[in-house]
Amino acid sequence: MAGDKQAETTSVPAEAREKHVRLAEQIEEHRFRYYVKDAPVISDADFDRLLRSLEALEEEYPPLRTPDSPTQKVAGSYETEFTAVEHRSRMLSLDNTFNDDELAAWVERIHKELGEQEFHFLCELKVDGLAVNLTYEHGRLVRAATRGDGRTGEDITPNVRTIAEIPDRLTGERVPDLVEIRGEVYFPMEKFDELNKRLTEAGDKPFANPRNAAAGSLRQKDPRVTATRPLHMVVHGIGALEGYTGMTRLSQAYDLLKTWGLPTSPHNRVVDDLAGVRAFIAHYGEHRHSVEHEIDGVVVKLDEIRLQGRLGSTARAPRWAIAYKYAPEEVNTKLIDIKVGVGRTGRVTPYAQVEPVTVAGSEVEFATLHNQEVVKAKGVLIGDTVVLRKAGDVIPEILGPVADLRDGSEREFVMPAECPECGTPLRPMKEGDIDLRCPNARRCPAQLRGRVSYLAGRECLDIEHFGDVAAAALTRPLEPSDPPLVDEGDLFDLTVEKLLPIKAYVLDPDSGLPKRDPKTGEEKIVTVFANQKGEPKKNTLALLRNIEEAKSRPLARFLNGLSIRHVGPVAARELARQFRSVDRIEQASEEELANTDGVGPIIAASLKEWFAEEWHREIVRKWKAAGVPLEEQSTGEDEGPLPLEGLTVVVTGTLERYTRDDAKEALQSRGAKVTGSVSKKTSFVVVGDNPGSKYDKAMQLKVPVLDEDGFDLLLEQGPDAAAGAALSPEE
Ligand SMILES: NC(=O)c1ccc[n+]([C@@H]2O[C@H](COP(=O)([O-])OP(=O)(O)OC[C@H]3O[C@@H](n4cnc5c(N)ncnc54)[C@H](O)[C@@H]3O)[C@@H](O)[C@H]2O)c1
Ligand SMILES: [Zn+2]
Repeated sequence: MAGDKQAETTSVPAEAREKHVRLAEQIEEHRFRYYVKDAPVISDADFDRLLRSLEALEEEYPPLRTPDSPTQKVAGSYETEFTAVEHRSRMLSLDNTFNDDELAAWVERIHKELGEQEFHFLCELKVDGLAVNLTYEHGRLVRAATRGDGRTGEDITPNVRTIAEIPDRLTGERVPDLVEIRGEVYFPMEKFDELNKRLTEAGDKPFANPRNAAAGSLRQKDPRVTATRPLHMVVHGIGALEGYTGMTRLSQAYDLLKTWGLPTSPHNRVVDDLAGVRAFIAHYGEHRHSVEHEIDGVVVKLDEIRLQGRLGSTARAPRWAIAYKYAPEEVNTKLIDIKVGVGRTGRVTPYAQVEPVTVAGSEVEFATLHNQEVVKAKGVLIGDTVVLRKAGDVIPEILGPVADLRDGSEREFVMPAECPECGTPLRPMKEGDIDLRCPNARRCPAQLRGRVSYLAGRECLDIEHFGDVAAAALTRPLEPSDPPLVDEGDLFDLTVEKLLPIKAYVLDPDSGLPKRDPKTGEEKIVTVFANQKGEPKKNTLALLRNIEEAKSRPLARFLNGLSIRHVGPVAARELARQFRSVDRIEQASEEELANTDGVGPIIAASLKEWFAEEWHREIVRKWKAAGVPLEEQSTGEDEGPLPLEGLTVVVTGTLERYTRDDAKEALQSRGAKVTGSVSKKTSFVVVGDNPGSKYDKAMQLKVPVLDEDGFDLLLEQGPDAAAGAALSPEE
């Protein structure tokens, strides 16, 4: 045998052979860290790249593709801490595709193999967790095991019994004599920080990401530890089956498993063709984060079980299924430093500066860390290699450290005692607050800069050509020494004469520090508003015109732009609608404010505090003197009540045409109240895909349920029309 192999591989250049050995060793090493230690040191994307280069090498030199190559095996091993158990039928891995062409090629192959046969695709989500095999004999859970190398796994029965979702006994009818249920155990993202916090506090190593947390939690020697971890499971396959005949479609088998009490996925969908598969992939590519677990792709399977058998499997993966992987959202990078930034409300937030990496299509250099408690909870040290996550449009965050790569040079972050921009000692606003604040609200350059850019920004006065650079230059120029904006009160008194002499550093929006010329290392300084001849730039004149024009923006936008704590766009709109002028808001009693719809006691107190400050009232005076009405402009006479006033609406599930915020906004702007839980008082429940328990509750309480079309009707024609379109509970 060994001789044969040698004879074959001698046709391969030594260089390629060595490369193969090197890559294979690296891959085995990473698999060991990933599957056995639950502590990988590289990202999945980097791992996949390694595996792909090995595959490419074997493509070029087929003799290298021996049965013991990492490309040919189901990866994973088992540790002696657990008893080894044989699976009755093998647990396979999946072949991966990373783009549409590869997917289409797979579909093409299936068509070729199956000829004229009719078939369907079952689309599932690829749950990011670890695979387990549950063996039920006569309906009783007798064993649970990890995948291991696909033939032999680790016995983790006592640990799995702690997972509430996994039934000890199957219920329902026609329970088979024996069945192996395959599924994925996962750890919910939203509980992840909490776990790392606990581990760090106990002096234990934090996990790098939720997948590792799931694997590590399940593979505990002491099942009592597993019991403290919020693990969940989703079923995604069937292994050995005895004493049951008549399963023809996998999708139907899942329906059956559900009746037996097993946690099947609500997201599965059967489609006819490649177009259907593409639509499923596109849909979840967009709604990746409205699913209850992390996903790293989609799994497409042949739904007809008989045809699955016809296509068969390789040693590593079935031919009747394929994984389509989404772009990775996690990368590993170095945490260079933790700095603090000061926001427009004075809140001081630590943020991470990392070695720049590309993730989800953009280069990331900074990640938020929220507050000093979060830094501690995540268990990250400055100098760590960390897992950085960028989920869709959400700002990047750090998940956890790769603790195995520490060399002792890492250091803990210490929250500064003073504001990095104005030197004022930091303190919590109120006793018990976690957040520290810079109390120098009026003059702290960071706060002023933040407030001014927010005020000029899209959500408030929407002044074009007034971005961060202008805000920084106007509030803290290098020259002249008196800034044109001492605070936002001066906004409408800006003139071309005041703008022309301004010179400023170009500031980094994240750190607030001056950017440096990469060549000279000098801080970059610009004349912001004048050209080389000392005349106003074109944008400067446009800016002044835009500021003038902004005076007539609706009152709500001004209220939002004042950066009053807790007064965001929604509260601002309510205040504008019900009080109609800044003066009336100032004059209202705290009680009156607190009793206003959409306002409440916290906002009321915050408003009172704000108006108590002399320089705040001065802002209002100055704006009025400059000709800003600060009153609702429309007469309000023939407005009447809003069309949805008095209604309480709950929105649940994923809508196609509205984000959650859009739906909320559309309802609130028409006067409806939007709440989070369904009760008898709820007027309507709007449901999208995967509505979950709120839908059941609505049905139970016989609250009218609207689908997306019904929702459109509600917005366009009002509650009576919508009631006619409601889905009735009997359906
Ligand atoms: N970072 C590292 O060092 C490292 C090392 C080894 C492996 N990995 C990662 O582990 C993964 C490779 O693991 P793999 O070989 O198990 O392959 P895989 O994860 O790509 O696919 C197979 C597995 O997908 C799971 N799965 C999830 N949802 C499923 C569904 N609906 N239907 C069927 N199966 C479903 C099953 O557990 C199955 O075993 C890759 O993502 C790889 O990057 C990372
Ligand atoms: Zn400050």
